[in-house]
Amino acid sequence: MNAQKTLPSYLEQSQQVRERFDRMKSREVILKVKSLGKTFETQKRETVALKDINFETYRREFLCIVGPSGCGKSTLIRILAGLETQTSGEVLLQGKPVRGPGRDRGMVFQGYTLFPWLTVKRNVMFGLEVNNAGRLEAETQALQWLQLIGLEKFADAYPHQLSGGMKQRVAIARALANQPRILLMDEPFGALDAQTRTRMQAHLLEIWRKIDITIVFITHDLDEAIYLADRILVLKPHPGEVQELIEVPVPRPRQMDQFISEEFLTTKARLEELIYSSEAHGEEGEEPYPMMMRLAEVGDNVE
Ligand SMILES: Nc1ncnc2c1ncn2[C@@H]1O[C@H](COP(=O)(O)OP(=O)(O)OP(=O)(O)O)[C@@H](O)[C@H]1O
Repeated sequence: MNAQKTLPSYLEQSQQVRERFDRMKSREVILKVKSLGKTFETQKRETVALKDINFETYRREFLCIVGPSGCGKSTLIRILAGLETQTSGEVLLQGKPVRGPGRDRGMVFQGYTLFPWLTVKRNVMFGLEVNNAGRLEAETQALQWLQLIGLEKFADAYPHQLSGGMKQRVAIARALANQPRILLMDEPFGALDAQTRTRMQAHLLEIWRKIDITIVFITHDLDEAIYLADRILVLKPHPGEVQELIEVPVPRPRQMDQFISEEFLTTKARLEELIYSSEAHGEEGEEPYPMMMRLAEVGDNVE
């Protein structure tokens, strides 16, 4: 007897989930990516990092981007941030073409990007002051953001006195302080230990629920993507193209015990199918893995 139960399709949605998506899609489109392409030319070769990427995100949507190494995730988010220019196509933020960095987009990267010589409060104030807020106003606002992320007690601490998770919370507060329309996050929890990472995911969902922000979040971690996202954009490499835009059928509010729910597992199975089939082709230009010579004695086996 086959004890394995067949999972429902990841395309099946409960009425509650369907209604949430209908509500989400009735909101304004914040970000529109149209026929986006990026080719890197080096002396050695030409790499098509992104080819004909099309998608849009709605106000207050949480969009995750996943895909195997080299599929162009970082290139895409850097173009959205205005840190890189595309070769073709365009990015529209509330209808206006993105031509460079702007305060309408906040960024949080994997590496800790706080200024080590400034206190936590001054780190959050920094962007506000650059954007012409007076010192007193910047301080008041910075303290409010620190309160939102639960670190007001650490306002006068320096980054080296904080744990990795706390540093990323401050980075999030700093990115949000300028009240961007969209928060761009590139593997922000990638350097954290598993337990801190889990707590940060729940914390980010809390923040997202409380404020008017649209989030685009890159991750390698499929559980993280399903737990966080409304929709997941799956890319494939060589060239970087959209494979599928998946509507996550797991209801909100999300909880950790949903990791073993049927909706979660069926979505994960689909993501694995998409990612591992495109990953099987390997990194372009990567050296093949060798057949290894045996150096241990014959019969001295570890398995
Ligand atoms: N500055 C650059 N010059 C030349 N090629 C580049 C440059 N940046 C990225 N690439 C190439 O573009 C492709 C996409 O790279 P990108 O870093 O965006 O992928 P990724 O999906 O973020 O990868 P990972 O998950 O490993 O971080 C890769 O083949 C990479 O080698």
